[in-house]
Amino acid sequence: MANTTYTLVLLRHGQSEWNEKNLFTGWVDVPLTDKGRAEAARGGELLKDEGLAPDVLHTSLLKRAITTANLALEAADRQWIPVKRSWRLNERHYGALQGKDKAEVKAEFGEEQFMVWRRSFDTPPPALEDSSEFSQAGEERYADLGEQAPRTEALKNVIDRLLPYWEESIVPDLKAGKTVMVAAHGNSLRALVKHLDGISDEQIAGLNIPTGIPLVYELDEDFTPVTPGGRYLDPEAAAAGAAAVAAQGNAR
Ligand SMILES: O=C(O)[C@@H](CO)OP(=O)(O)O
Repeated sequence: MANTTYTLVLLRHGQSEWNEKNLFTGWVDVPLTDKGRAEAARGGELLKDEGLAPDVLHTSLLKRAITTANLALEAADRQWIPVKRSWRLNERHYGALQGKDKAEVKAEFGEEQFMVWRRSFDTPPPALEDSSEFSQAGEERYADLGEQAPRTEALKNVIDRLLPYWEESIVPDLKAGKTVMVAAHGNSLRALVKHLDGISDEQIAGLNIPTGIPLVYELDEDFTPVTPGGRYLDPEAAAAGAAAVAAQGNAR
């Protein structure tokens, strides 16, 4: 593409055990299902078929993103590339909703409150108690964060903690001419896409990211997407996957 200066590949992890069970997950470190592992490998095949070879990988600290990246890079024969990991790419901390069934929360609190908690820009769910079995407070991997570690987040908070990492770690790799792969999560990638595409606080509510399908952004020298919204390597599967995410919480 004529104006392309930088190439960025975004990959949401494949289906996790709690995606399958329809539970709010956030910072709980759940593994992939077999389906999720297959999605991840296929994501790598799609990259390979497209001739896209990541030079550097950025992931969250959560195993569903880490494993997805490993499987995708294995399929793309790029396992050797350097890796950087940061809590700033973690999923949104889902507060007191972590571990709860989405359909049950919707039934108990109603559709409107459910959607505010899931997709409003700046209203977080209630904070998660440190004593909860689903709390990450005190975990070794977040030791550097100390008391700054979140107990709940809205999308706005995710953007605030993600953008410094984007500017300080990812942008320099892009400027160095590297094809950058970011393996992360539904809401941390929504935060990044909102920033890249300049999506409004209202419009972002309707945007969902499917599991396991590479989303490629060609960016110009100002980091503006050459194609707004980027390009999924399997657009049909991506549309179906995004619709399935939007429908989570509906009776099955
Ligand atoms: O539970 C979560 O952590 C996220 C992603 O799976 O869910 P949602 O799409 O409802 O924000």
